[in-house]
Amino acid sequence: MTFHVLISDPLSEEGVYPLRHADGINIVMETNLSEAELAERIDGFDALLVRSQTQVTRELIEKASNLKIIGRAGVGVDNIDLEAATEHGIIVVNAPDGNTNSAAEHTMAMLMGMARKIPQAYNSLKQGKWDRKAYVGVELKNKTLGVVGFGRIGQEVAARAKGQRMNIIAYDPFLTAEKAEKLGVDFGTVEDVLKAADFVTVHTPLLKETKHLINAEAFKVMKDGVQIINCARGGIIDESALYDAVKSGKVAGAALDVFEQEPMVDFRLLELPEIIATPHLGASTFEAQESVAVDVSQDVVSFVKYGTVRNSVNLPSVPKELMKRIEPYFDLAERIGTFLTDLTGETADEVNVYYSGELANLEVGPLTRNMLKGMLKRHLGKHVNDVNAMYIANQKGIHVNEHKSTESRGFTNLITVEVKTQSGTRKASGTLLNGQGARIVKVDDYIVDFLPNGHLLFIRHNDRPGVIGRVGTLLGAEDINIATMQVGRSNAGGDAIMMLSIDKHADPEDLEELKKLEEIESVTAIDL
Ligand SMILES: NC(=O)C1=CN([C@@H]2O[C@H](COP(=O)(O)OP(=O)(O)OC[C@H]3O[C@@H](n4cnc5c(N)ncnc54)[C@H](O)[C@@H]3O)[C@@H](O)[C@H]2O)C=CC1
Ligand SMILES: O=C(O)C(=O)COP(=O)(O)O
Repeated sequence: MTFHVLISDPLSEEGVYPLRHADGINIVMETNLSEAELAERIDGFDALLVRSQTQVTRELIEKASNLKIIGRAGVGVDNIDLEAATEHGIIVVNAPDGNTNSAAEHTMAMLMGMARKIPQAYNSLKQGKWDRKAYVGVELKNKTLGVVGFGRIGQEVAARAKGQRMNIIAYDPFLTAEKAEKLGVDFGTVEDVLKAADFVTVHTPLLKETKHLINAEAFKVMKDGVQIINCARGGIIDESALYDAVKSGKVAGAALDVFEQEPMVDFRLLELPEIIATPHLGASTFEAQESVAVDVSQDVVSFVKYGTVRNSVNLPSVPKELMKRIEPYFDLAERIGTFLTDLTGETADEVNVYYSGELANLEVGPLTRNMLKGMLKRHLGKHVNDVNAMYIANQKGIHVNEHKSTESRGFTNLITVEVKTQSGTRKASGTLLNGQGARIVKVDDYIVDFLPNGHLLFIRHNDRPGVIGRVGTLLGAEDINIATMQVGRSNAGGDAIMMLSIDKHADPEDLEELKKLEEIESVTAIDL
């Protein structure tokens, strides 16, 4: 089957080489579509590759019934509705470090251009004026650069600014005293940074928390004559507060690569001679563009071939080594989930997943997601996958807890899932038997041993002589052949279970007579 990829923003041709050369992938590059045209086009595509321009909205995602993966050839994913993508089981990948260097270099270019008024001087010169007095700048040496957001780009900028003999003070929620010391920077709160800085540069993503992080209040805290740079995202700086702060003389200069609205429609900021700007060029180098396009292309190819990706934004990436160890359990976990859903016939309020043995030493989140996928797909169909299983469970108010114990309980590895529903608690345990594949080895408190696949019947009954024969006869009368049968009981003559694997699906009417037997308490058909 062909996997259809739509590229809706300009991507480096060299960068999409891995996609062009993969089997079974069809690429359509249409980079001039309006929002409405893209919404018309999107259905039928399996993947969408974008940069910052395409707005991947909830409305678009809802129209994309085949979409499985969105690739962002760059870092910021604020143009993608991540919640909608996750809800629809669409994996979102980005290229987290392919443009770090270019963005950092662009920030330095803006810092130096601003400090020495290079764009303004060039403009004046172009107009035939030789004006040396109007363009006196300031040195960077011994000045303090305040870096808000000390991730990949913020740190690269700091390293370069140190080369200019600047002092650095940074703020990032993940920056510790130890790390700051190692990197040779001071650190403090946002306020400390804003107070101390002669130049402020922001390098956070655009999030609810960072929207208008630099606002009128923040400008008040800054030194008079401060200069400010935004090569991260439009909206981190409140543009209207910036306009006022420049107008009032509080801010002596600003260098902007990104804007609240892109492409820019309101050019008011650029009427102020203190402000220099570029049209979102931070990542626009040949090197960065090739690198980010290669990264997302490789992830799409890997997704098509192996169902795994490296740089997911909405699904925790699983390291290769870990994947090798837990992947054999994916199917078992999913089957236990489906088994329990059929067995209870109800939605769970709470799910407890117990990992024991060797699994207890590993990151088991991917297994829990597969188990939930199995559990939820009965009612929600195939749109439940690893990406959205946990999200959907949370949305439905199902509390999911993981527990680990290295105690092996007689098995090298054991996954026990316990579901709490309105009518009680049920559980099932499964393992992988060396060389023999998956087995369910316990249902509720009964020891069993059956393959979790095909058509099964789970019967609760009272342990009486002849009941097994009567069950066999009644199923035979419905032309249902029993392939295997397991019986378990609490004590002689007490509660008991039968676990049957049968050769075909049993319809409810096939089981009516069986349910009427005096010894039978319940019969549940399960299809795995
Ligand atoms: N102009 C351009 O063309 C480019 C712009 N960017 C922008 O730069 C941003 C940063 O990129 P990277 O450094 O690669 O990302 P990163 O994820 O490595 O760093 C972002 C840092 O911001 C910090 N942060 C989050 N909330 C914060 C807050 N409230 N206050 C202070 N720090 C906070 C995070 O802890 C993280 O360390 C991207 O999200 C993107 O929007 C990235 C590449 C090119
Ligand atoms: O990577 C990022 O976050 C960027 O802002 C780069 O944007 P672009 O791909 O050049 O539209």
